[in-house]
Amino acid sequence: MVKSLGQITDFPAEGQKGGAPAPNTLLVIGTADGSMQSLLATGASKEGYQTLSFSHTEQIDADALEAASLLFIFVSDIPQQALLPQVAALIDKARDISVIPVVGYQDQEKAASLLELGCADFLLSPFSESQLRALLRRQEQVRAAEEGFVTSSPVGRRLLAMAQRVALADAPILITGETGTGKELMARYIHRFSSGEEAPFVAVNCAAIPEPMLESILFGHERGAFTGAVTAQPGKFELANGGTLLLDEIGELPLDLQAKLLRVLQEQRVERLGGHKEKELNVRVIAATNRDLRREVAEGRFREDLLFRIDVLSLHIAPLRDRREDVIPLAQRFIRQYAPQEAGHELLTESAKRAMLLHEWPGNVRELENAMQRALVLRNGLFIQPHDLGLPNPEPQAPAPEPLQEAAVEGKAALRARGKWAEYQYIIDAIRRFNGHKAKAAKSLGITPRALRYRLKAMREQGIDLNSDWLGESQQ
Ligand SMILES: Nc1ncnc2c1ncn2[C@@H]1O[C@H](COP(=O)(O)OP(=O)(O)OP(=O)(O)O)[C@@H](O)[C@H]1O
Repeated sequence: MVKSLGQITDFPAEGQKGGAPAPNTLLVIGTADGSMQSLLATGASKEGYQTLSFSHTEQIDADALEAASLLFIFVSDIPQQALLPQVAALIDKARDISVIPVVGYQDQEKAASLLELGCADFLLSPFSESQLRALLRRQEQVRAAEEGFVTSSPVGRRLLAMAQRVALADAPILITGETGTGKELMARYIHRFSSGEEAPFVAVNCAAIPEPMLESILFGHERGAFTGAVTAQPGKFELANGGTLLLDEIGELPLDLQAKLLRVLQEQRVERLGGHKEKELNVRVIAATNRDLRREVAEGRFREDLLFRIDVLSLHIAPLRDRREDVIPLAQRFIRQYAPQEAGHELLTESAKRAMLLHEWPGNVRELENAMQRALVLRNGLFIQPHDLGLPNPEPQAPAPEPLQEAAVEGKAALRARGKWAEYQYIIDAIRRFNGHKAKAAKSLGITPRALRYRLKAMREQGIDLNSDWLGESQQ
């Protein structure tokens, strides 16, 4: 609970006085001295924000939460031991809003823990108007770039935070990850974040271009450089000048071109085939691969010096099976994309969600996107059922009931051995087996009823609906 409550104050932005909160609304919670409040309101208004101030969290109404994109909380009012839980609860309440704690110099060491909780950034108090405005602009950029990249898993959030950092550095980036994990999308995200929407983004898939053409496509050619070169053509490097060049599947580049690419990267100049003039380049190069380039080097297929050159900053995108919290948000995003007319309806049935959470997704996000497109076409009626998804084993069957004692021994080992999501399914199966009787289910799983309650809470937080009829969750 925030101490020393102040009055609710309102600082409408210029040109946005009165009425419902405007989209660029900044919520401010907690007390600060008058000069700090007006500095905040003035700085924010110059960046186009309307500021709404509340003395404590409970006063924020749903309309304000709906409209706001940023929330500042002055943490100096919060007792030390309550700080992290209180901010965590706030982040949970303000799900789609970036929460930014305003931290006093004496609390600086708290900043790292606050960021770890999921705060988008922090502001050290006292701050200047230009520091505030720089932070607001940074957040604006983050939001614009994030629009395309859906993630709600901790590993995904960490990846995005890392991507924002590497985007601001001026060095080549290597993105690794299995096929369909979103490497190209991530490259676009970094591009938008570092160079902006206006600058060129050029992607070359090194595996898709026939080898004899690769050199001229990358570096360009002058007229007459080779038979068939009837006109001069700029290469992808030149086309990407001032922006970003994505070299997708860089592991497929032949060795001789790897040498030439290395030279271009080192010298930041390119010369077209058959040309005599070098052109200065200002290109951010992002390389992407689903191969293990270190192994490629060991096996003589990739130049070590080129690997060192491109692997200055690297980002690894985890496979979807290792960030299952992203599955449902991604699915919902594809539904919005492919069936915008039905936005607002929850089309996914609980059993479809379960099937999706249990699937391994070897083709990652691309496979999920295809499954959603297919389901939207094949569904009967409004809702998407497991069999619409075209997954190999859409609705795993619950195992037959087992005697309690044996099940308990096996249950504990099984809980450890299976991954988290398989564990959830195992728990659901157990509760079903005992018709919703949780004490019996816990016993069969070899855990205490309290531990089971704790796990069920975690499952609810992951979006698993445990109250529906299929679970028969009524008795204790
Ligand atoms: N986090 C995400 N949010 C929204 N869409 C995503 C996300 N990740 C991937 N996608 C979508 O999934 C599809 C595959 O992504 P992308 O082409 O970026 O993967 P990739 O890793 O480059 O694949 P490949 O290795 O096969 O080239 C695209 O349609 C992309 O928009």
